[in-house]
Amino acid sequence: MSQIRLFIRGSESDCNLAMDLLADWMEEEGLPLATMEVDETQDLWETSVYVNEADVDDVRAVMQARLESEFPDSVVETEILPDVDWVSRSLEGLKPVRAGRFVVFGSHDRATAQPHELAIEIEAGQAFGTGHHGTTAGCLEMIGRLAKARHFSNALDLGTGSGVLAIALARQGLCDILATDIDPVAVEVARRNSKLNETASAIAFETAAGFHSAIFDRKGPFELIVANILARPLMKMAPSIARHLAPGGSVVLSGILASQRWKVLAAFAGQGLYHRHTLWRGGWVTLHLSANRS
Ligand SMILES: C[S@@+](CC[C@H](N)C(=O)[O-])C[C@H]1O[C@@H](n2cnc3c(N)ncnc32)[C@H](O)[C@@H]1O
Repeated sequence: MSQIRLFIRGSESDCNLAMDLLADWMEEEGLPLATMEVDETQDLWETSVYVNEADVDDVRAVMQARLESEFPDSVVETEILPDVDWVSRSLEGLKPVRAGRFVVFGSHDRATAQPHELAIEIEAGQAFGTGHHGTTAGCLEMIGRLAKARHFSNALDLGTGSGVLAIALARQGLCDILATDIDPVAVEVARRNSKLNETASAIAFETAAGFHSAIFDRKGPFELIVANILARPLMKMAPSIARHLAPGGSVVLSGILASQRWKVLAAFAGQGLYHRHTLWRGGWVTLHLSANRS
């Protein structure tokens, strides 16, 4: 069956707003959603949803309805994608990514890391997190900055995907890390990547939706919590994140569009967690929060 790309075109801010309007529904349906720049000189961007042929009409109708209030004249366009093995193809095409001291690469680029860099090899397979997305790169950079400033004795990577952030924490010397994901396939991929990077002894893995597992109380409270999920679920989980944070601990959040930054900061300020620093990458923000104001 062919894969279809449904997309709308607009400026960067239009496309970020479209992502915001579509994100929660697409996440519930498990449909990949992406925004990308088409022409820098004209500020032309596209927000795309990838869908199977059989679901095109239903998904197009939902997209149109969700976008109508802000973009009454927008047309959802269609592209039929050629039948290729997208996982292998996308991994082949990926270049190593550098974020702070980290370099993330696939097996075809093993020789790429410089002696001063912290190397992470990722075979993403079906899980999110090759380092190429602005949210992952933002988290990697923020982890590097925080680890330089203080020692963390334990950490939680909530929504671990490929395991890239948990492995980065282990590369920074942490040896008591809990990595969880709602998706059991992601947990399996993350576990494999952790073995590949020889960090398995430092990371415990668990399949869990949010904080619904006894393991969080057993392993916590955490001096550092990293969560690269979307803005809406993060805001819902703000009380649980605050409850599982050790006194004086730090929280790194991403998966947040620049336009959602204030809403997320407000939700976490309500739990006594304050903004310390923001990194901006490709329309996304990565936030560092802590219970200390300075
Ligand atoms: C954007 S990916 C981030 C992956 C990786 N941490 C990174 O930074 O590249 C978000 C991950 O969070 C997981 N996720 C989404 N909602 C979750 C929830 N409520 N509890 C735990 N994991 C969740 C998804 O399955 C996905 O693997």
